[in-house]
This record gives sequence, structure tokens and C-alpha cells, in this order.
Amino acid sequence: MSDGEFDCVVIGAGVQGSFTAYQLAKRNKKTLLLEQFVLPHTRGSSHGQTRIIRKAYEEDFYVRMMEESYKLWSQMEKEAGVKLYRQTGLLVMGPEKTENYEIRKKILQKNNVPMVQLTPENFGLHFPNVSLAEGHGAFVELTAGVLYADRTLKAVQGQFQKLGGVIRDNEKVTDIKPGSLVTVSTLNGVYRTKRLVITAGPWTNKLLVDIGIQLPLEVVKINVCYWREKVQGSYDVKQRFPCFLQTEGEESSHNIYGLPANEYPGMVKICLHSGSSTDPDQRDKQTDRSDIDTLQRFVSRRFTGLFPEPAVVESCLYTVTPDDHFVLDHHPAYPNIVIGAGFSGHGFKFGPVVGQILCDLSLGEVPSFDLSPFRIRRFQEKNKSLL
Ligand SMILES: Cc1cc2nc3c(=O)[nH]c(=O)nc-3n(C[C@H](O)[C@H](O)[C@H](O)COP(=O)(O)OP(=O)(O)OC[C@H]3O[C@@H](n4cnc5c(N)ncnc54)[C@H](O)[C@@H]3O)c2cc1C
Ligand SMILES: O=C(O)[C@@H]1CCCC=N1
Repeated sequence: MSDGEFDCVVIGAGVQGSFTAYQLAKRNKKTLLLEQFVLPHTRGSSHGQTRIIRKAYEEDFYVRMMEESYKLWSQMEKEAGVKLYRQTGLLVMGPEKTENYEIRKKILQKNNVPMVQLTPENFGLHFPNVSLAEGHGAFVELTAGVLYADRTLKAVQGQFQKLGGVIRDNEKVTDIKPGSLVTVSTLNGVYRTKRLVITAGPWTNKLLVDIGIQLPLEVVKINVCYWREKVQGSYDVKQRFPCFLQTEGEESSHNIYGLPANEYPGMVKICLHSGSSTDPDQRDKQTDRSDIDTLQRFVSRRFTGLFPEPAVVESCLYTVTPDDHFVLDHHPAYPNIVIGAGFSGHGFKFGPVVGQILCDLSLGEVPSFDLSPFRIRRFQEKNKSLL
């Protein structure tokens, strides 16, 4: 095999592409990971210091995938010798008798995930700095916690390189020519590969247009807000304050989530699980802050120990599908091109298992999970004009 020839090329060194490339290299495939920006960068979806890991989902299939993902997170911690996960628990609050809240509770119970049910009476004893809204229930998923995101990318990319994998950053892919050997052109070179995996996050459709497909993906900008504590330490990870998820309620029809003070001393990250559409290359022109108004109302009513004005606002992108489920599939016309996309703002925790699935698909092996929720044809059934 010549220098420019690979068993597999992966486009995009976010969390999904990095774990996929690592899995391929682990299976002795000569693998190239291409990234348009200089690494590390903050222009996609995987940057920042923290993410939530949890099993509180409305679908059983995500809980099953998370069982595997937790094991793989722990393996990666051992292999790389770094701490990537910190157990904090996840406080879930929501209007009782609504599906979004009740299903999560039932699914955790059904899958024997350790949890503690709270009552309006004992809630204040556990969380004196949080108000539970009238008519809302609350429980804590005990094994949930924080993932260290930037540290993860560095560790996984480092392990990939140790296995002989090649990373070329600052190298944007400009053209893909399908075939039994796929030709991938970048601003700097041309590569030929038996298999291609596209994990380009918000840029996915910009790459897919040249290979005859568009997915129903919406790129949205999320204002990542940090809120300052009135009394330093009151919501700190070291004081065992948990991550939280507020399902829809009077403040918003979208979920609101948060992580304990950690990366910026004295500041709690609280965000709305929704944002405004943007082009990933123009995200700084998207200046809508209506989500911040919603969050200010939420913080002033429910997190009274925080100043109700964000002290820091950063940006991050979601790539959202119509049903919020991922795309993990072969290209409909070219089986040696695999696509991992549409992680809809909740994909980081699945990185290790997504890497394994995309690697299996790429190598023509049968993945250990039922991938029907993630198939491209679910969109085609509704819209015949994807190809
Ligand atoms: C604010 C925020 C909070 C979140 N919170 C959570 C959470 O708590 N828990 C959770 O599980 N998930 C969470 N997520 C979601 C999670 O972070 C994403 O699902 C995940 O990072 C998506 O990773 P990706 O690899 O698909 O995309 P990206 O990280 O965007 O990676 C795609 C990469 O492809 C590169 N690329 C694109 N086009 C090209 C090209 N032509 N040539 C070369 N390279 C290219 C890009 O530069 C980029 O580096 C959150 C996301 C955001 C934005
Ligand atoms: O995936 C997660 O856990 C976070 C919190 C809930 C909404 C999206 N991201």
C-alpha cells in the first residue's frame, strides 16, 4: 500500500470521528483521520471541558447502548491513564404525569439503573439551593456524571496515534469520488481508501452533496451559559452538586440542563436544549439570545443561589435530525462509505460505542446493536427525494 493509500479514511476529528478512527486502528487497519481545522479547535460540537453522561432516556435502545458505552469509557481511561468521567449523579426534575419525565423514570427502574426517588418534602434537604416547581417530581440517577470533553479528544487521538494511526489536521476535504477505492481530495493532497467514514458533524451535508445525498439535518447554535454563584462553592462539583435535567415545564417547552461548577470556579453551566439555525461557517452571525431570556427566568425562579445573568457565554453547535436520533448507516448507493451524523445535542456520552458501531459498519461486520432507529431510510420513507 503506498503512502497515500489507506484501509480507511475518517473525515472529522470530533468525538465520533476520533473514537471511530481509534477502533479501526485497534483492528489493525491503516487509518487516516482528516480534520479541517488545526487541533484542538472550538468550531464544531465536541469542544469545551464538560458533558453529561447519563442513562435517563426515553428509549430503551439508548440505555442499552449506554451500558456498553460506560464500559468503553472506563477502558479508555485505563488505556490512556487519564480520568475522563466523574460520578456526580443526575437530578431529573419535571412535571409529574408528563411523558418526558415519567418515561425516563420508568426506563431507569426497568433497567435496574441505581436511582433515588425524592419527595417535595425531602427535596430541600438534599438540594437546599434548588427550588422544585409546584407539581414537579424529582429523582437522582446515581451513576450519571460529568465527562471531561477536551481531555477525551486528546486522549483518544493520542491512543489512535500510538496504534499507528495518522492524523492530518488543517486539511479540509474538498472532494470525494466514490468507487471500490474512494478518492478523497483535500486542500493539501489526494488519498485513496478502501473505506470512508464521514463524521463531519455540522458540515455533514456540505460533504454529502457531492456524493448525491442530503440528510434532513438542522445545524443550531447553542449559547453555552455559565452562571455565577452568590456564595462560592454552593453548587460545586467538589461539594457533590449533581448534573441536572429539567424536562419541559412552565419556563420552557424544551429541556434545560446543567452541570456543577467545575471548569470555571464559582460558575455553573446551564443551557437550553435548543437554539437557532445557523450555517456552521457563519455561526458568529447568529446572534439570537431568546434562549438566554428563558434561562434567566428559570435561574431566577429555581436556582436562587445564582446571579440570574450569565457571566460567560460560549458557543457550540448541535446537528439535529427530525426525530433527534442519530444517523449511523452506509451511504444508500455506496456501501464502502459510512455516515455518522445528526447527534442532536446528545451524542458525546455515546462516543466510544458510536466509534465501535461505525467501525463495524465500515468493516462489513454485524454491529451488536439494532441500528433500525439510526437508518437513513427512516427519512426516505417520509421524503423520497434524499438521493
Ligand atoms: C452546548 C452543547 C452541550 C452538549 N452537551 C452534551 C452532553 O451533556 N452530553 C452528551 O452526550 N452530548 C452533549 N452534546 C452533544 C455532543 O457534544 C455532540 O453530539 C458531539 O460532540 C458530536 O460530535 P461529532 O464528532 O459528530 O461532531 P464535531 O465535534 O463537530 O466533529 C466534526 C468534525 O468534522 C470536521 N470536519 C467537518 N467538515 C470537514 C471537512 N470537509 N474536512 C475535514 N474535517 C471536517 C469538523 O471541523 C469537526 O472537527 C452537547 C453539544 C453541545 C453543542
Ligand atoms: O445529552 C445530555 O445529557 C445533555 C443534557 C440533555 C440535553 C442534551 N444534552
